[in-house]
Amino acid sequence: VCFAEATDKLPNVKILATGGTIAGAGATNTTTVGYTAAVAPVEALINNVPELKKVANVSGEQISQIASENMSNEVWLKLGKRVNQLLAQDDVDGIVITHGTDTLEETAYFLNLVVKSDKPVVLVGSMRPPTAMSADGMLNLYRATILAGSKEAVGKGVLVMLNDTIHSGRDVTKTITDRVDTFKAPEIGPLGFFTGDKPVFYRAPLRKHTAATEFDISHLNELPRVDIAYHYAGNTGVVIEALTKAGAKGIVHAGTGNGSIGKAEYPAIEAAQKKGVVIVRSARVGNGIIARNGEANDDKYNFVAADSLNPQKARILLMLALTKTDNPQEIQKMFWEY
Ligand SMILES: NC(=O)C[C@H](N)C(=O)O
Repeated sequence: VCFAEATDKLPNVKILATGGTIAGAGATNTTTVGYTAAVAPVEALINNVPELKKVANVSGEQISQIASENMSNEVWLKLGKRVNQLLAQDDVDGIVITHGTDTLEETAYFLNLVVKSDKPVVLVGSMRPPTAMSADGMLNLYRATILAGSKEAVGKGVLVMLNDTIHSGRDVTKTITDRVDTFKAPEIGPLGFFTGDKPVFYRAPLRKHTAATEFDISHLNELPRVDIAYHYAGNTGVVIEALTKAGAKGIVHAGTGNGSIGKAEYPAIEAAQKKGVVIVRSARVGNGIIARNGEANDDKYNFVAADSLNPQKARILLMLALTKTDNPQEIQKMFWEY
C-alpha cells in the first residue's frame, strides 16, 4: 500500500489492482504479443505515472495478480466486497480497478450489479504492456483516475475507460483481439469521451445498476454455478449434458442468430430442466436483442430470453439472479431490468 500526500482539494481515489497486461512486461519494447501479463505490483503502476498525484490523492491495494482469463467468482466476490467497504468510507471518493482486458467486461458488469454506492468505480486496462512502444496503460490509468474522482461519473454505474472512451460496464465488450480500440458497445455506443484531462458525457445508462439493484453479496462466499453452451451447426447437445452432469444450476445458451436452438439440443435441455437447471437464451452473434418467444417458444419451455446481454454477461446476471430465485419468470423480469 502506498499513500500519496493528502491535499484538501484533490479527490481521494483508491486504485485496486487485479493484474492484466496493464501490469505486464515484455522482453523488448516491440513485444506487443507474447509478453507476460500481471507482473508489476500496484505500487509500480502508481509510481510509473507520477502525474496521478496531481489529479487525486491515490493509494493502492493489490487484490489479485492474474491475467484476466484466470478471473474467477472467488476474486469477484473479494473485489466486490472490498469495493463496497471502501466506498462506504467518507475518505474514499472513487475507485479505479486495473484489470486484464479479456474478462474486463465481465468484472465491470458484475460490479455494476453488486456495488452499493453512487460513487464512481472505473475499470481500466491496456492492450500493450507498459514495456512496449506506445504503451496505452499509463494514459488510460491517468484518465481513469481523473474519472474516478470526477463529479461527472457519480451515479453513472460502473464505468470502463480505455482509448479515450468512457463506456458503461453493462454494455461494453471486447471486440478486437489485439488492438487498442477494442472496447465498444456495438449499437448502443459509449457514454462519453476524454478531451485532454476532461471527461465529457453525452448520455447515462437507463438500466438499473449499483445502489438500485436487489443483489447483495455481503454474506456470499460463492456464486451458483452457471456455464455457457455454445451452439454451432451439427451440435448434438453433448455440452449441455456435460454441464448438467457437472452440477450447473444455470446454463446460458449462446445460440445461433437471434438465439436459435438446434432440434438436437432439446432432449439435453429438457433433461437439464428436469434437474432444475435454468436455461437462458443468448446469442453467439454478440449484438442485438433476443426477443421472447421469437426463435424459441420461451413460454412453453420456460426459457429466459437474454435481452441484449451477450453470453458472458448473461452468465453473470443469471448467477446473481439465482441467489434470489430459480423461477424463470422472475429471472426474465431481471433480464429486462438490468
Ligand atoms: N490485454 C490484456 O490485458 C490481455 C490479458 N490476457 C488479460 O486479460 O489479462
